[in-house]
Amino acid sequence: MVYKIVMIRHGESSWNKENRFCGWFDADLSEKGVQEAHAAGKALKDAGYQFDAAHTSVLKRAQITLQTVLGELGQSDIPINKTWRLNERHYGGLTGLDKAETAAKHGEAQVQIWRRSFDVPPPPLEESSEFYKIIMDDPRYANGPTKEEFPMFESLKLTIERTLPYWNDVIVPQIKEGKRILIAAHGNSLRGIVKHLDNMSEDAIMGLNLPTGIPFVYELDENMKPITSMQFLGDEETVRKAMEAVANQGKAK
Ligand SMILES: O=C(O)[C@@H](CO)OP(=O)(O)O
Repeated sequence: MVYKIVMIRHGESSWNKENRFCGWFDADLSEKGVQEAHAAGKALKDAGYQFDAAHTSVLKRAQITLQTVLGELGQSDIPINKTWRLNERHYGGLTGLDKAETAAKHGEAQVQIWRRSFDVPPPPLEESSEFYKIIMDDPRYANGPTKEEFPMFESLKLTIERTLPYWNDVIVPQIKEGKRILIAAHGNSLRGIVKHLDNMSEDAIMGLNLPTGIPFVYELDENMKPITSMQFLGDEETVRKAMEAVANQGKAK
């Protein structure tokens, strides 16, 4: 039995466009991001994809991407589950900062560590930050995470630790039931799932930058081991350039 699952990082957000660390801040899609989501939906439609259920984060850039894709597929009515466990990694005290300015101030190497190292977290979100209350008091978190689980920062390792239980306990059983699943989430929550599926080393995952708004497909065997990994629905050159653009966001201008 071969199972197929499709994942997509949200289209470009307004804060991707402004090159700001976003994390749990609820940025909108930019105009380009909306276009990317439509194009992703069309590409999935042209390739004949249909889904039985979808999973997304509690952040609107992922949800709007998902709704746009499903709209293109004529499948707006399928069950959608929203969970904080698929949120972007929490960028702590970096939330809201300009990535290039941060690189100019702390050095590109430090920014690369904060953005892509496996287990070095960013500094914590301080109570004095203008984003502290916006995130902490957001009613969408009333049902979770618990007070103890609520992060003040997350490394990729910590992100994986809260994303994988959802993958294992909710998504995998649905895949095994034969449901065709679409996940619309974020650069780093999806990097966590990819690292797990492909059993990537901590070094290898550092080099992976997921492009915005380009769906990718995994084919999995009955043990959830990849038969084919990360097949993008886009031409190679476009995907390569989009990945490179994400990597370059951490460079000083
Ligand atoms: O700002 C963020 O939340 C993420 C994704 O947009 O950025 P990065 O690629 O730097 O991890």
